[in-house]
Amino acid sequence: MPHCTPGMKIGLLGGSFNPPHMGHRLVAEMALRRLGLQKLWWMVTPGNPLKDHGVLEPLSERLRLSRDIAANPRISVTGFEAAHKIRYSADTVQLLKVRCPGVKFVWIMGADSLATFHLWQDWQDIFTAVPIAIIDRPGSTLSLLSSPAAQTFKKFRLREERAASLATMRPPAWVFLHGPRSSLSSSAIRAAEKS
Ligand SMILES: Nc1ncnc2c1ncn2[C@@H]1O[C@H](COP(=O)(O)OP(=O)(O)OP(=O)(O)O)[C@@H](O)[C@H]1O
Ligand SMILES: O=C(O)c1ccc[n+]([C@@H]2O[C@H](COP(=O)([O-])O)[C@@H](O)[C@H]2O)c1
Repeated sequence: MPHCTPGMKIGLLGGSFNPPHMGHRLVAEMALRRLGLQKLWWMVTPGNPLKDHGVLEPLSERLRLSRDIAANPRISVTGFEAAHKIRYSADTVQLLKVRCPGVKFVWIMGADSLATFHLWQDWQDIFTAVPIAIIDRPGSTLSLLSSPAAQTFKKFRLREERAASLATMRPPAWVFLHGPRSSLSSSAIRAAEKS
């Protein structure tokens, strides 16, 4: 697990990164800047519980490629979930709250993840454990209005211009960030490599 000290504001960007791409870096850098974070942990998962693992490259390879793409001293690429045998993000968040007391974590994800967030294990516990920032993504902007998770926690949404205060807010609190968007996706890259 990367280093942390009480009071730090740290973003958590979990993903399969199969493979990582510049869209991930755009998301990471936008989160660092707009949320006023000191660090962002790029957490390469041993395997998304909702995805087919048949096409998943080994963790070591996804970590190596992620370090090449992230290329930013404020971004720490880590595979600690595998070392702790964690499958679910709710467990990641709980572990971090115990291991890193006083750290202000923010969960970061793309708008496509918001659309299916209500299918994640103990998803409401994630909302009540840490503030959440959602980054707009082509094709998924409407998840802001339509997703069951956004609907359930509607009254806890922060106005975008207040994003810099999200990390210090008591959860539930979430923000949807618009800005420069990337239409890159790992699945499109995999499909292009196959053809
Ligand atoms: N272009 C993008 N714009 C915004 N968010 C993105 C983008 N690409 C990935 N993300 C977000 O980054 C996180 C990790 O994404 P992931 O590793 O699954 O990549 P992906 O491109 O979505 O992969 P796939 O196409 O296989 O589903 C998720 O929260 C996802 O929503
Ligand atoms: O905890 C869950 O139930 C859960 C369900 C789907 C995805 N996740 C996590 O969400 C992050 C993004 O996954 P992915 O495959 O869309 O990049 C990654 O950290 C996954 O472990 C977690």
